[in-house]
Amino acid sequence: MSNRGTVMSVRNLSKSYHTKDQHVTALSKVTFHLTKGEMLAVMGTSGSGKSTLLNILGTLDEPTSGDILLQGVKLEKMFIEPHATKFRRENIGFIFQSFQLLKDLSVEENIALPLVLKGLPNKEIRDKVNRMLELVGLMHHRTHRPVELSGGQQQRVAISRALITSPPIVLADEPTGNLDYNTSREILKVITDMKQAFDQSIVIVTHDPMVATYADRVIFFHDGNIVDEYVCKCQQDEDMDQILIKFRQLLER
Ligand SMILES: Nc1ncnc2c1ncn2[C@@H]1O[C@H](COP(=O)(O)OP(=O)(O)OP(=O)(O)O)[C@@H](O)[C@H]1O
Repeated sequence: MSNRGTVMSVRNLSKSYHTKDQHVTALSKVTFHLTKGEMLAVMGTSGSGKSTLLNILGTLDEPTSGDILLQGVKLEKMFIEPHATKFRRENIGFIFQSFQLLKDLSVEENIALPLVLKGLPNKEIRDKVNRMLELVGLMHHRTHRPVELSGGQQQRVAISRALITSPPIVLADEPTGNLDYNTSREILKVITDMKQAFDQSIVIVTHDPMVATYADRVIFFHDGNIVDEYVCKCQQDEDMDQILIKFRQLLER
C-alpha cells in the first residue's frame, strides 16, 4: 500500500497487561495506515482490543511496543506528559458514546471549551462557535444546558466540541451507542459531512454494521489482531451484507 496521503501509521503495535495472576495480550503487532480524509471503522468481538487501540491512538494509554507515526514522523515521547496532552490537544478530537458534556455549561460554552483552553481571542472563539452551531443545526439551542437537549442534540454538541479545533484525527468510540436508529443515522450524516468539511480522518469503533457502512474501510479485530478488512463501495445494501458476513465469520472464530 502506498503511503501517499497517510496521516497516521501504526506499526507492530502491541499491548500486554500484567495482573497478579494473568498476562493478557490486548494487541499483538497491529499494523495499519489511516489516510487523509478516511473514515476507518474498527469492528471486533468483545475483548478483541478495540478500546485498547483507541486509547493508545489517543495517547491515553501507552503501548508495550510498536510505533505510531504522524505524517511519517515518529513522535518521540508522545506517551509521556506533558507531550501526551500537547499531542492530544493539537491532533486528536474525541467523540464518546456517553457524550461527556459539562452539565453546568451551555451548548455554546461546551463547544467553545477547547478554544478557550488554547487561549484564542474571544472574537475568534465566537466566530468559530457560530459557524459550528450553524453546521450542526443548534443555533437556536446555544444557551441551553445539556440536560435540556435530546440524546442526538447532545451528541451534536459533543461532535462540535471534538471538531472545533480542526484536529487532523478524530477518534470515536461507539458514538451512536446511546441513540435510536434514526437519530444514529442523523448523527452519522453529521459526522461524515463534518469530516468532508474539515478534511479529517476518523477512526470509529462500533459493534453496529449499519454504522460501519458509513466508513470508507472496515478492519476486523479478533484476539488483538486485525484478521479481516473490507473496503466499502458506497452501496449501502451491498456494504451492509458484506460487513454482516464478515462480522458473523468473526463471531464464529
Ligand atoms: N487495564 C487492563 N488490565 C488488564 N486487562 C485489560 C485492561 N484493559 C483491557 N484489558 C484486557 O485486554 C483485552 C482487550 O480489551 P479491550 O477493552 O481493548 O477490548 P474491546 O474490543 O474494546 O472489548 P469490548 O467490545 O467488550 O469493549 C481484554 O482481554 C481485556 O480484558
